[in-house]
Amino acid sequence: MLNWDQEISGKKMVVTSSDEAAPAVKCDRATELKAFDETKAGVKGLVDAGITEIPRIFYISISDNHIENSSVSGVAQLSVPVIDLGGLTGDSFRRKEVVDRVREASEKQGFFQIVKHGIPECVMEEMIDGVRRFYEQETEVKKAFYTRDFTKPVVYNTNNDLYSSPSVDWRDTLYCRMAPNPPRPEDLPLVCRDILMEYTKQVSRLGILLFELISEALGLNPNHLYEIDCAEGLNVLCHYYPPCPQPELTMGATKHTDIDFLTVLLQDHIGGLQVLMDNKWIDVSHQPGALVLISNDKFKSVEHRVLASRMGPRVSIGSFFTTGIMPTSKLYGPIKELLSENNPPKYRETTIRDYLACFRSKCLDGTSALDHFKLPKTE
Ligand SMILES: O=C(O)CCC(=O)C(=O)O
Ligand SMILES: [Fe+2]
Repeated sequence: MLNWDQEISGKKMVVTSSDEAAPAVKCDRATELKAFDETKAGVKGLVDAGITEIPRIFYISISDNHIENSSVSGVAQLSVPVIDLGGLTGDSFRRKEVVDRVREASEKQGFFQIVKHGIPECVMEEMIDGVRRFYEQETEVKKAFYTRDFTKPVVYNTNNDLYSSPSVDWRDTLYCRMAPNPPRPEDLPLVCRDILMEYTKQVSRLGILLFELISEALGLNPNHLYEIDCAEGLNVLCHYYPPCPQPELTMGATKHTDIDFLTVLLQDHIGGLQVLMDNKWIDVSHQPGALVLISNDKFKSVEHRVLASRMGPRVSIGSFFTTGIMPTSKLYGPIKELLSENNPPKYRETTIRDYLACFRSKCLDGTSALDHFKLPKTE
């Protein structure tokens, strides 16, 4: 294995001569990526090794996220909506009020935070602590989970698109496929096993409630999205963003839209998550809850990103409701009940598998996979 300090941190370069006056210095990127992967220690391993300059594989390109930093955040009237889900049962007036707010936020921003959602504070805190415990245990123990084989129910690695994306994100992730076929408890990391199972139970219940509210907000029967199996699959992604010595050169997570039916995001207090609203990056303060939904452009799938920071580590847990790579042939597309002569379908139908395959092959630069499913406009 290569020694990281000698070979990776910017020193192992291939110098190519050129006709121009200055020789072009080209980094042997493929070698660097492989060596980084083979450490099986992720971004946290670099920080533990005490690096003060980040390797070049993490540099974002000029055309990427940071150019948009000129328009960053803080604009009061563009803050992310916060919806209180308290008092919903048995009060139809209150429920309508909440459904209206969900509709408005999903149409305008494609993103909202939720409070009084029923997941106890202590469960959320323990979940964040459990994830931190996973990353902060001995590298040798973590290595047992390190793989890029996503047929496994539990996968730990860094940057699932490491070899194909233009720049590496400053983040490591533990992926747990919790539904519909949950892993055996002994397959989950011991240090966070119990809380992962408890959090999964709670977030699944919340997901079902959110699908009900979203169905109602779309003018559908409350069980509609549940009945077409939107809540069937659940992937819990536990992210760890170590403190970064040069945060201006890289990203915690490059801008993207999520590719599932709905994401519920739990983040700690560190900050860094931003959503794109009216062409401005808006900070999402520390509160749980984030939403993405495909609905023929009625509801938005918002672009978001995470900045790298000198502070940290930052921990976040994304619960992705999706059937993912499951071999199901079920087709998803614009909801038929919402279509009419005046609202014809804008997208063609697809299986979630094909949608993901398209995303992986074409959209690693942050562009939307949805664009590849657009139907030609009919006049
Ligand atoms: O860590 C975060 O706050 C966001 C994570 C995210 O966007 C994702 O997992 O898709
Ligand atoms: Fe995301």
